[in-house]
Amino acid sequence: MIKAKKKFGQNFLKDKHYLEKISEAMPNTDNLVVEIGPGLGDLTEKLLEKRRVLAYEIDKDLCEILKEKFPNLNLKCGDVLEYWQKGSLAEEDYDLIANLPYYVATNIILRALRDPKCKNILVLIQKEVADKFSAKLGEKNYSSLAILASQVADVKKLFDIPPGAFVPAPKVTSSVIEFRKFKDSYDEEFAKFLKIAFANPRKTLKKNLSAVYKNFDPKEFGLADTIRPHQVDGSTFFRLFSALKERSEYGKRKKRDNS
Ligand SMILES: C[S@@+](CC[C@H](N)C(=O)[O-])C[C@H]1O[C@@H](n2cnc3c(N)ncnc32)[C@H](O)[C@@H]1O
Repeated sequence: MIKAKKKFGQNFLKDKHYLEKISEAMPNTDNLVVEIGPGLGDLTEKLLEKRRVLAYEIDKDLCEILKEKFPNLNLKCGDVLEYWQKGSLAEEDYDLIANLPYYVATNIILRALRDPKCKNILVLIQKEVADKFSAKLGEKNYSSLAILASQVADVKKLFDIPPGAFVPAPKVTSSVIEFRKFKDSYDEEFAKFLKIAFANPRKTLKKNLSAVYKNFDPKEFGLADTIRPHQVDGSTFFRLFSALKERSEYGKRKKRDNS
């Protein structure tokens, strides 16, 4: 048995019951499946029963095992984030289905949410991160991640998976979460704006946004001075973003015209 490499976030899902549950939860499309991190290929085998698969694996030792196990698998050996720098992960529409390495899971999901070729995402991630992505307005986990995801997808946490289902067992519980995209991509400037708004979630929205937008006054937008970022819904955030962006562009134009 190959030794799992911690640096690549390797926790192999071996429990047949959960592998079957993930297979049953696959989106009902004919799209190509992109799997990130096929590992030893247990999930890959289930995916290949139903769909065409394109897989990305960073670990060269695992790539050799996978080539032998699935001679016809379309496998790219390397860091998926480097492939993404060159463009979309596939030339056609695809659904991303994977047991993601935890150290880079959030990054991968955000990347997939803004990849126009990616149509649906079904992934196994750390429960704590799944809770952040699927949180609703007012909940304590409600975060910039939940707002950003809800701009482009219907997000639903499906079920939890206990540590004992993996080899080696991770320290934390995992969850399967799905994102059904209704929009191709999100605005990266809006993502940056949300980061500023949630920079310190315990502080007020006014305090956070004033760090960048000097004269920001929540009352101008019908919001109380004391409101905190997790109490503001996605469409209000988008309204704030558009207005403050317009204002700062107007300011820049005026400065240019006067110089
Ligand atoms: C949590 S394991 C999942 C393995 C397998 N799919 C399973 O369910 O048992 C994560 C996999 O992602 C691979 N991986 C980690 N970082 C990666 C990256 N940046 N690009 C591609 N694959 C990566 C690891 O080598 C590992 O095979």
